Amino acid sequence: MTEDEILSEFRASEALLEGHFLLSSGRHSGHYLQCARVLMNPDRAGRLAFALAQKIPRDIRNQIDVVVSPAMGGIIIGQEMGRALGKDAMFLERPEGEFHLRRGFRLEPGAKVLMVEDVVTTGLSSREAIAAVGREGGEVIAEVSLVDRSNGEADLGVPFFPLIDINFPTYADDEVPEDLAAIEITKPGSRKA
Ligand SMILES: O=P(O)(O)OC[C@H]1O[C@H](OP(=O)(O)OP(=O)(O)O)[C@H](O)[C@@H]1O
Ligand SMILES: O=C(O)c1cc(=O)[nH]c(=O)[nH]1
Ligand SMILES: [Mg+2]
Repeated sequence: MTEDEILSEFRASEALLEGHFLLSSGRHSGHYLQCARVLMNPDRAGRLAFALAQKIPRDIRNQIDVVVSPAMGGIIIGQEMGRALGKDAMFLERPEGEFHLRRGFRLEPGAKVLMVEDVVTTGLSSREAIAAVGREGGEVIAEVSLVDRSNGEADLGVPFFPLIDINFPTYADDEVPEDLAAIEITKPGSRKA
């Protein structure tokens, strides 16, 4: 898939939102990529996952035992990546604040894990999810995401292969421009404040 084809999937699904958003990291942005809208169409989700699987170098792809993704945003694309790679997919949750496996999901000791996210902004959620896999006995050997909006700056500590880079500015609390501050704030994600 070309970059234009990927972007047109985002536009067609009305996933590129404008407003004033409080991101998972606590930073503010005038733009939000609502990947749930991209993934609500199963054919589109499958196409994007197949394209994302092609981004992983073959030597890494061949080592993957299982796919793990952080809820909520990672669940659907994680499941589709499992299908594209012919591997099981499970997800991490954080109802008490720290990611862990629930629902009877467990990793074989030393299992080689592909971490799958929808969006990487600062990389904080990814690093937390990667640490959680270590506590669960697995080893994350690479991460993929639909979107990297970190300007290529997120350091996840493992090789990272995003499907597309879409960079929008983000601001700390004390940096928010006046015109953005004037817009009512919404927090689309599920991380607890
Ligand atoms: O790279 P970061 O700065 O951590 O931001 C990206 C994270 O933020 C979103 O999740 P969020 O915590 O909003 O919850 P959600 O997955 O339930 O939407 C997104 O799904 C990523 O997990
Ligand atoms: O950083 C985030 O929380 C974030 C940004 C974005 O564009 N989309 C998303 O789902 N989360
Ligand atoms: Mg998330």
